[in-house]
Amino acid sequence: MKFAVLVFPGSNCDIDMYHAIKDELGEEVEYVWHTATDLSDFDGILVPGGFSYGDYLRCGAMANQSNIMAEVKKAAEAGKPVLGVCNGFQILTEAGLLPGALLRNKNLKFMCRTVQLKVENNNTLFTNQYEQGQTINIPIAHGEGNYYCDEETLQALKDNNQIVFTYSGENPNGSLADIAGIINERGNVLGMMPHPERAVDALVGGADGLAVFKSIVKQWRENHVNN
Ligand SMILES: NC(=O)CC[C@H](N)C(=O)O
Repeated sequence: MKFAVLVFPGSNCDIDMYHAIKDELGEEVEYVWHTATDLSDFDGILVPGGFSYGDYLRCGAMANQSNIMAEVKKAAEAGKPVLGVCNGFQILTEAGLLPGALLRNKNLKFMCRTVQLKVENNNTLFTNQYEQGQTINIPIAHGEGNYYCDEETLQALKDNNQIVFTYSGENPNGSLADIAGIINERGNVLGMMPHPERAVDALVGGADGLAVFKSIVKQWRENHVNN
């Protein structure tokens, strides 16, 4: 399976994402600069965290104007897996690929620590390697992680099982319904504020994030038995 890791000016989790795929899973992966205009060669798209364009205007707002985003939309429409983490999640909401928005954390502070998440839906291509209801430890590092959407959207997210991860115990940023990660209705675009790519090796504090990447590859292999 071949992954693209998008890189914007100010991305800072692209290397961790690349490491997770290349060194932990042994799959193919390439960095793709934001000016690129073709993602057709890739099977999965990873939109990493960071401070694209210095978070000016709103986190992710300017990255969404990049050339590459038209290609990300095409990939999503083609049913390819698209994962946005942290700034990547913010970019995917700006692009309209996921509903809602990420507001400033309720305490108005940048928060950087490991939190507990609950796997609310393990029946997705991003979470099939977790148990339903499993509690996992994943780092957060954000200033605008406070998920918000209108009531109608929240109801739709609940009705369609689109809430994939919630904060368990403590809600660090004020997110509506403790939401930490959501998926689109079709099930191929996931956005999450916590960083699974920073939790792929017990040597650096835990490997609970690895299953996100393993899930994507497992599902893809099942759908492409000859690859
Ligand atoms: N680690 C990140 O991706 C941070 C995202 C964004 N810059 C924020 O502070 O909310």
